[in-house]
Amino acid sequence: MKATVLDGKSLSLDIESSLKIKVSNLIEKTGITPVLATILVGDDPSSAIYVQMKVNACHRVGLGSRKIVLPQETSTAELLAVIDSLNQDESVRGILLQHPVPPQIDEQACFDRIDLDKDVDGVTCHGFGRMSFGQFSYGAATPSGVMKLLAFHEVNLSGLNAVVVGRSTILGKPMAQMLLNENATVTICHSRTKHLPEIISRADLIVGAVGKPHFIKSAWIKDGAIVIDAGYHPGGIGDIEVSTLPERSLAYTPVPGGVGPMTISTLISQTVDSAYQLYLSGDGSRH
Ligand SMILES: Nc1nc2c(c(=O)[nH]1)N[C@@H](CN(C=O)c1ccc(C(=O)N[C@@H](CCC(=O)O)C(=O)O)cc1)CN2
Repeated sequence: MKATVLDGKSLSLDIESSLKIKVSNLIEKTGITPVLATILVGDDPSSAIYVQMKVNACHRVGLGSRKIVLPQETSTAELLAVIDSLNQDESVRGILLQHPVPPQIDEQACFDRIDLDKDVDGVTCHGFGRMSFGQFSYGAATPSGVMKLLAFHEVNLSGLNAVVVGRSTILGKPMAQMLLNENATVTICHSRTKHLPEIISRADLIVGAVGKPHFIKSAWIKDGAIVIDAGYHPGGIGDIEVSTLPERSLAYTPVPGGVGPMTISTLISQTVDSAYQLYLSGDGSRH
């Protein structure tokens, strides 16, 4: 069996092409360039790269960006004040607070301060709750990107035995909930899970969202499974050992070029949606 490569890079390029047209139409109608505000706290080099990738993507589709960089010793109160001012700024249609923030900051309190209509990265408890209840919200960027990739490849998730390894609030938990919303039978595995290889061996679809390089071994995965690797580590390594998966899985995401680009294009796409929402509500037009 030759697996389908779930190519997030090429799908993202297609998504960006259509976003470019949408953004230019919106700017023509409103005279306003919608802005994604990015907040980077501290000096983590990988985070700085990811934020710059988001800023670059804004520019590729014609969105504005406002890059805010705060020092490592920033307090929760200081960060909350920055978010408050971005919430009040009408030209800002999306707010991205890069994870992780330094340990003295209450990250979830800061995420939750983001107005729901600007939560284009899908990090608020409110947004997560709405998504879980089947109501509209912008989904967490990485799992939403995975869902788009699966939908593009017409993967029917109903009844599939899906195993998500990892339970972070921006990745594992929303991923599991989104799969459940599509009627998959979902198991979440984590650091206390017993018999991990055995659970994974029964998965029709496996998502690596654990944040440890090659933690999930290829030999644990059954032939014909769909394999989604949401990990990204130096040297182009994911959470899942690739080994023979290209020959014996049904489909798999490459690293790089799979889930990562979908994360970025989903964030940008949700920012464009937020800008259109404001325009359609009648508050964002000069006409
Ligand atoms: N607030 C958030 N913080 C973080 C998120 C997030 O979705 N929201 N996700 C990760 C990191 N991340 C985005 O922030 C991210 C990581 C990697 C990639 C990516 O496209 N990687 C490439 C390879 C890298 C390269 O080309 O240099 C790939 O996989 O092809 C995108 C986004 C943590 N924090």
